[in-house]
Amino acid sequence: MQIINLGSKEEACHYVANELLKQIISNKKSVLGLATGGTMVRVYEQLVNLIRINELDLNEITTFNLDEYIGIDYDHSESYYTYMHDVLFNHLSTWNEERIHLPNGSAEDLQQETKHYESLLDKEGPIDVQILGIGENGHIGFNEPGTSFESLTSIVDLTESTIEANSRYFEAIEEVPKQAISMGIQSILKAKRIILLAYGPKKADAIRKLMTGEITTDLPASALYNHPNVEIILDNNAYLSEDDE
Ligand SMILES: O=P(O)(O)OC[C@H]1O[C@](O)(CO)[C@@H](O)[C@@H]1O
Repeated sequence: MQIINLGSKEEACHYVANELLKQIISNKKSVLGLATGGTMVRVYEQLVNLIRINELDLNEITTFNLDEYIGIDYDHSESYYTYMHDVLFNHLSTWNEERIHLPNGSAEDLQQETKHYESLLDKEGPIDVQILGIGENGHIGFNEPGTSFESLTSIVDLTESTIEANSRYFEAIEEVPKQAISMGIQSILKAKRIILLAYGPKKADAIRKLMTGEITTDLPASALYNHPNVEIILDNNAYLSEDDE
């Protein structure tokens, strides 16, 4: 695992956007693993600009998103389907909607949907580059502390801390969904390359725990130590050196 502090949020986001760009340029049939959350908004803004400047055709690119809420419709303003279309897909005309995949949190048979999503990942994958944010409690995707490192795509219960963190996007905390479908930790680790991005002081605690090197299900992101090709991209606020404490 490489831990890289790029100083500022802008530089850190640019690094991630540029690595996605390089992947797309190197293989026009790339499979990208995408994430949502506040962290990724600036990455996608930069990626849209880079793709426009390079006039890239995305028609053969496949994408898989990590997760989707259960309990709100796919076109709800705060669904991850809406997020991805608002911040990335709707800004570029050449995406092939058939190659864009998010779990369907409104499926009638949610168990079946988890199996379907995992089998699609196996069929279309492996993911070339998977980008990840990190929850304040160390979650990756919506795999909360305690999740088995063997987990595949499944229905997950969100913790109080995640519901609280995500309530900033909803009118009231009661409206925040309490469950989601998430790619599992094992599903994430199937990717060829993983880039985790964290910036801002709220992520410093999770990053500090990650940097101890202890591999524990209490910190889902520590499962990344079991993968051979992981970069952790940080800004100064998320990377607190011992002198700062
Ligand atoms: O970027 P945020 O909003 O802090 O969220 C952290 C992570 O938690 C999630 O919301 C759950 O998957 C991710 O989308 C995100 O990477």
